[in-house]
Amino acid sequence: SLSTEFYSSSCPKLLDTVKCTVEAAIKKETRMGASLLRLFFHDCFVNGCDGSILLDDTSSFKGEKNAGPNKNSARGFEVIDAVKSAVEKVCPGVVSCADILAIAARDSVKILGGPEWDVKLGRRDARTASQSAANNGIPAPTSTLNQLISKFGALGLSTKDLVALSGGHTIGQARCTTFRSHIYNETNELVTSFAQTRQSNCPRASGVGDNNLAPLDLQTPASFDNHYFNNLVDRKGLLHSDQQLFNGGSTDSIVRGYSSNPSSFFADFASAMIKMGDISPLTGSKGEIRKNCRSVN
Ligand code: HEM
Ligand SMILES: [Ca+2]
Ligand SMILES: [Ca+2]
Repeated sequence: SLSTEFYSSSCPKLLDTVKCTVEAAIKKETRMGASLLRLFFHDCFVNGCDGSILLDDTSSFKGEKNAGPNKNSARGFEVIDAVKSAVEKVCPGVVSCADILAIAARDSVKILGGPEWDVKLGRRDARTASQSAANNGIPAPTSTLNQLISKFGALGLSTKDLVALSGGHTIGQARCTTFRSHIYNETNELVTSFAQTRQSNCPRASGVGDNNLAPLDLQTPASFDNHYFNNLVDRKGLLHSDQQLFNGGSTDSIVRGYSSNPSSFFADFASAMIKMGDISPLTGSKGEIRKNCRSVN
């Protein structure tokens, strides 16, 4: 099983090396912290946290990068490459890409002001990836609350984990195409002024402005805080799936709790990230330690 000490003798400089490269990337572009956090989520939800999302397509298999939830959307692969080369310089052939992603996600949250946790390590890298598993496993922004609960439940994550982890939307951006129908057709769930603000940069007609960006947290998209939950209580959730967490259902009370008590959100987010990081890792002699995160050895 995974352990926080996994590389302490085989690569004592690992954590400092990763942090240094992630810090530089976030300094260059704040949004990168959000993108790295999301990459880890999209890895863990497809055959576990095994670095599968990092593999480029080849002639013999279709990887996950072009699955619906990732295409024109998942970003940060160059940063993971940069971290991997820095790590290979200090301890060649020792550290998996899956673990690098877990550390990069943890560091991103911390650098942007969120909670800290000791990251468990010892994952190995998959030798394959699955486009169809990515399409089926990663929840869509059109999901209902029940669909979200069951997608998380299928991976051993509770309803509370679902709400806490959705708090990842306290940072980062979404494209118009992912929230258009919510801001035009579900205005009954939203405060009018918010729907209007978002409509102003996301035209109603599909195909127009599809890639225009809006912040997932309208207040502090570059800080990891609990404002995402305040927004939901104020009926200013950007995605349909966000507002589903506070729309008269069973999760309203959890959202209210996190909106009034930031430290309970931080504590629950940290434990849910550790739980998500534990989803079916490859350990022992399974998988491999990739030399290049984009391809199998
Ligand atoms: C609950 C189900 C979830 C759904 C339906 C969902 C959906 C989405 C969508 C549609 C986007 C915008 C993508 C784009 O327009 O390109 C997004 C962005 C993002 N998601 Fe989620 N997400 C969910 C859960 C999570 C979780 C669990 C995390 C992390 C713990 C997370 C972290 C992020 C981050 C940080 C961004 C912004 C990325 C960036 O700016 O590059 N999401 N999500
Ligand atoms: Ca995976
Ligand atoms: Ca925020």
